[in-house]
Amino acid sequence: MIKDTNSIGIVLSGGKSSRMGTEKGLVKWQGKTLIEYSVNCLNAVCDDIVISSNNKDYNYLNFPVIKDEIANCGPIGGIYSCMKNVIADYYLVISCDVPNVPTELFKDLLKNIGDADLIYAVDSMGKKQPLVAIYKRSCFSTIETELLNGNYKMMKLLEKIKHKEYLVTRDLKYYHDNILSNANSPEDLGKL
Ligand SMILES: Nc1nc2c(ncn2[C@@H]2O[C@H](COP(=O)(O)OP(=O)(O)OP(=O)(O)O)[C@@H](O)[C@H]2O)c(=O)[nH]1
Repeated sequence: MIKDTNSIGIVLSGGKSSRMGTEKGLVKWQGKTLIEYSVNCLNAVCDDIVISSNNKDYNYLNFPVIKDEIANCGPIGGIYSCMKNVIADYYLVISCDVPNVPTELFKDLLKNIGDADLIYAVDSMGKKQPLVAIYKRSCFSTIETELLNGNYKMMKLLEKIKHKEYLVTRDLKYYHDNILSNANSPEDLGKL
């Protein structure tokens, strides 16, 4: 168990990177590894950061690397394992492949979460982005129950949590066409 904090950043990097063909978070883009953009995005808005991964190569970042406690259940398994190992009120979650997400977006998520247990970004096409999101401690037991029952589908799980959506529109002063775009493959990197 890591020390108690009010807010913890979870940088998800425990996927298979099959489309990228090499460990996605460690791919260089514009001078930095992809995961460094995600770490930098959260660093200014949370008390501490953990990396959710089974890969020791992330130790170079000097943040705790937390392994998945239940294998093969996707990003929600990573979120669960970090919530289990670190007690905090707020968990700011970002995947390792969205280098254009600005810190301001997380500030807005924090401002808008209110009495919901979860707030996540929704892109201008209406696509839900539960990996650019804030989860409160209060949804841990729901996540745990669902995972222990073998329900790993992120979108289904969202329905069970009292949530809010935050629409990322052109009106936001920090808007960028690729603000929420993720890089799954080498081709995607060229489009960011
Ligand atoms: N901790 C953890 N993170 C995961 C897991 N699966 C995916 N992620 C992370 O969740 C985010 C979105 O996942 P995907 O885009 O599907 O990444 P991926 O599984 O590595 O990629 P593909 O193998 O190409 O599907 C990325 O930051 C992944 O590293 C998992 O099982 N555990």
